[in-house]
Amino acid sequence: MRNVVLIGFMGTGKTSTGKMLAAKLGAAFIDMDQKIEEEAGMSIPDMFARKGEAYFREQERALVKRLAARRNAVISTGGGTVKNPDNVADFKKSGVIVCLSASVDAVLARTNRRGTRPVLDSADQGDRRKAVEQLMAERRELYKQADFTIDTSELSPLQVVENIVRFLKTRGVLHA
Ligand SMILES: Nc1ncnc2c1ncn2[C@@H]1O[C@H](COP(=O)(O)OP(=O)(O)O)[C@@H](O)[C@H]1O
Ligand SMILES: O=C(O)C1=C[C@@H](OP(=O)(O)O)[C@@H](O)[C@H](O)C1
Ligand SMILES: [Mg+2]
Repeated sequence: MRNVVLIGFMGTGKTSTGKMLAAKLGAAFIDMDQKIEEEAGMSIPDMFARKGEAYFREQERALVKRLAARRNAVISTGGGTVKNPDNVADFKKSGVIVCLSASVDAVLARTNRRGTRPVLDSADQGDRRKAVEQLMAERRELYKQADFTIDTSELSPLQVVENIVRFLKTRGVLHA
């Protein structure tokens, strides 16, 4: 199987849905943030605080290169992985890209725990909704590079997985 790469804004469900999808497909599951944390022995918020965002983006880039060389994996990216066009190009070559989207309200509800998403925390100058709206607008075009997009706002993670499986079958990534 070609890789199935989940992209999308923070809180759209890439990590949780990716894990369920991999289990359903019997494929390997890789969450890029978890992998970077494991390899660095440091959480993502700590990495941002101690080494800076540029350092994190370098780790992300290096990991994409390694992941694009393999197959049979469901890969959950971080919300900003698509900011580097080389990452998108590498993932396009190695698999199919599925974007998870969600409304601002859904993202706010799902990312209300401070201290876990440094990009959102630093954009948030007291108005978290505005921070989400602005970041989403900045990234909208990047997420459009996906082969398929699912609005997850009103769907359960299981329904999202079912939608992805249906799409993979129509594309011949999975046999019906
Ligand atoms: N479809 C969904 N409906 C409701 N809650 C969801 C859905 N998908 C994910 N969540 C919840 O939203 C939060 C963020 O999900 P996560 O998988 O970490 O998103 P991401 O990796 O895209 O940032 C988690 O608490 C998760 O349980
Ligand atoms: O959008 C971003 O720039 C980021 C999203 C995070 O992943 P999730 O989208 O899984 O929260 C994580 O990679 C890091 O905090 C940066
Ligand atoms: Mg995640």
